[in-house]
Order: sequence, then C-alpha cells, then structure tokens
Amino acid sequence: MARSAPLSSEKRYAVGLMSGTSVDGIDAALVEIAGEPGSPREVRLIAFENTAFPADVRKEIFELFDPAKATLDRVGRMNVALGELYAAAALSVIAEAGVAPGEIAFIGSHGQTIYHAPEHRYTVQIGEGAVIAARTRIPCVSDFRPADIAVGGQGAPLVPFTEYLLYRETERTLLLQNIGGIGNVTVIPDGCSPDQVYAFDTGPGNMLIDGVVSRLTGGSQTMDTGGAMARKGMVDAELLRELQREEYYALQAPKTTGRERFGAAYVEELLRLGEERGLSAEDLVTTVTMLTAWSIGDAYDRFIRDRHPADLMLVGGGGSYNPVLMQFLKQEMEGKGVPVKTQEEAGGNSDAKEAVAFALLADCTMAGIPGNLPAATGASRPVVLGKISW
Ligand SMILES: Nc1ncnc2c1ncn2[C@@H]1O[C@H](COP(=O)(O)OP(=O)(O)OP(=O)(O)O)[C@@H](O)[C@H]1O
Ligand SMILES: CC(=O)N[C@H]1[C@@H]2OC[C@@H](O2)[C@@H](O)[C@@H]1O[C@H](C)C(=O)O
Repeated sequence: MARSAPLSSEKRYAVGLMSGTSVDGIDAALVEIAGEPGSPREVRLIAFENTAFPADVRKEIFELFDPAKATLDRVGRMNVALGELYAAAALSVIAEAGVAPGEIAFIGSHGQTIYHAPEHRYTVQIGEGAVIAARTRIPCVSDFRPADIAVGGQGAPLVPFTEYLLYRETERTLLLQNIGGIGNVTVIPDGCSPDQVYAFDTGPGNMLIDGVVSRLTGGSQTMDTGGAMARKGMVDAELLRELQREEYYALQAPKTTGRERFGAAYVEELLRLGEERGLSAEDLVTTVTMLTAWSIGDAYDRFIRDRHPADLMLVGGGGSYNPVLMQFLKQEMEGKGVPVKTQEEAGGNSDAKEAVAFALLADCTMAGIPGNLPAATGASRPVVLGKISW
C-alpha cells in the first residue's frame, strides 16, 4: 500500500480499529503515515491483529440487532464493554509493533454497527470512544458516520476516500469489491479526481451464507469455511430467480444496506423457501453463494459498465477466502470482460484494509479535513467526520 515518495519527518503513528457487520471480531492496524492528512505520500502497515469477540459478546451483539430487544440498558452496557475491548485491541497491536503508546498520535475506531437507518437519518455504531481514550491515553476519533448523514448522506460507505488515496491508477479503471457481511463496491476510474469516485453497497456479502449455515448447523458453525458446503450443493435456478427479484438490487445508488434488510428475518424466509422446495442444506448454501456473486455482477451491469468499463476487480474482505464464492464471482465478471483478483493476489492485505482506512479517516478528522466522498454517500457536501475523545 506504499505510495512512491520516501518518509519524511512529519511521519506519525496511528491505530485504526474496525469491527464489521459479520461480527467476527476486532481488526486493529498500526500504521505509519507520512505527508499531508487527506493526501498522504506514504502509508505503511506496521502491525495488524484480529481478535475474535468472546462468544457471549458476539451473541449479545446479535441480540442488539433486533430493535425490540435492544433496550437502553443493554445498548448502554455494550457501548462501554466494546470500548474496553477496542482499547485492549489497540494496546495489543501497539505492543505487537514494539512502539511506545505515547508515540501513537491518535486512534480511529469505527465501532460496531447495530442499526443502520439512513432513510430515518440515523445510524448507530457503539464502542465508547471516551473509554478507548481513557484506557490507552491516546486521543480517539469515533462515531464517523452521523456527520455525513447530517448533510443528507447515507453515512456509508466511508472507505472509498481512502481507497482513492491508496489505489488510484492513471491507466486502469478499478473496481474495489469488499465482501464482508455486506458487499460494497468502489469505482475508481482511470486518472480520476476524488469527486469522480463513486461507491455503493451491492447487497449481501457473507451475511446470507453465514446466516443460513449458522441456522442449519444449530449455531455450531458460523460460516461456510472454505466453501465446504457450497461445493457439495447445486444451485436451484428457480429459487435463485425468485431471490433476484429483491427490490434492493434495482434501487439507484447512492444506496447502503445491512441486517435491517438481509438479517435474521430474511434468513428465516430463505429456510422456509428451501424447505418448501425440498432443498438440502448444501443446495441452499450453494444457491445463496451464487446469489451473492450474481448481485455483484448485476450491480456492475446496471450501474457501472456503461459509464466505466472496468479493467480489474480487486476483491477484499472475508468473502475472498471462500473459493466457491470467488469461483462464481470470476465466472460472473470474466463473462463481462472484467478479470478478478483478490487483494492478496495483488500484494495487499485484505484483512487490514478497513482498519487502515479508519486510521486514515481519523487523520483527516484530527486535521479538520473532510473524509466523506459525496458521490459515494449522497451527502450534499464534504464534511469533517467523527467525534474526538481527548
Ligand atoms: N476461510 C473462510 N472461508 C469462507 N468464508 C470466510 C472465511 N474467512 C472469512 N470468511 C467470511 O468472511 C466473513 C468476515 O468477513 P469480514 O471480516 O470482511 O467482514 P466484516 O468486516 O465484518 O463486514 P463488513 O465489511 O460488511 O462490515 C465471515 O463471516 C465469513 O463469512
Ligand atoms: C453502516 C455500516 O456499518 N456500513 C458498512 C457495512 O459493511 C460494508 C458496507 O456495509 C459499508 O457500507 C459499510 O462499511 C464500510 C467499512 C464503509 O463504510 O466503507
């Protein structure tokens, strides 16, 4: 992820923390940044750690996705408990890097999304920044999304600004496809300026695969590791066609989504449809794996292809570790003339990418520089994101 020029004396260390919609744990990245906030010359990943959530914490977070169960008391307690876990993750990656905590300029912490409702002008990320700052004694930027929503945006996706900084090319148009819980794409046209970058959520990432596997295994498995189940099943073409009718895919961008649409209730409906059609567990997993790959190709056809025929799709996020999903995606995209590579195949680090992004966004915040891309979020203007706990 290095850009060309050498490091200078203005270099600073920062920690980025991310826990995404899959709720698999906390990603912590320690980076060294050189150059101007918002246009750094170089960003170096010094250390990275992923810490799984304790099982009881993960279970409780899933309970909080249901607004009927997310009482003030439960949300309040989890806000503080996550602040403690994020602080521990930050201190751990700092120790791993062998850097003194006093040398870290700031932490950027995304928090845990428990509800995302931009249509009602709110989104909720918890994990108290004041706790992170108090435990680490490092200033912490948190709660990045509301500032964008306050000026009419979706509050997401926010990573595209950092993708522009780190990946832009003069000759090739790139699609950066993240397959986390949700799938999201960023389009970086060749030789573009930041205001020409656009992005949106393509639909489910691993959320449906994880949900179906978890329900079918009584919770003993939380993902289709290595695509083991999908590899054994067959796509049910009729069910696939029915699922493709979900209205989200045709909605115009800017658009974002989450568990409110593709969460527990949707998974229950999938199980019902699978049972009605007499599908095996494997057939259902293969069908939703295909649906996920299809939704990414469909988004390209509907919203990107005519404006920006792409030279390469770079895939990151945990979905890139599912070989069946990757095989389906390659078939989809290569049929449209777009080669597909994983971040790792291109020399990147797929796991660290979003945590690095929140360190870079916090760098902007600390300098009072906007971090949103209105073309990605739909905001009326660029704004400074986040809240600082000193
Ligand atoms: N070895 C693997 N085989 C299959 N799937 C995997 C593997 N490793 C990770 N995954 C999938 O990736 C998911 C985690 O992806 P990731 O950490 O990118 O999501 P996230 O950051 O929580 O989500 P988002 O980007 O939507 O916020 C897991 O829940 C699982 O579905
Ligand atoms: C509200 C929320 O947490 N959105 C996430 C989620 O996970 C993927 C996709 O949906 C993306 O829109 C966003 O995250 C990334 C980090 C972003 O803001 O760019």
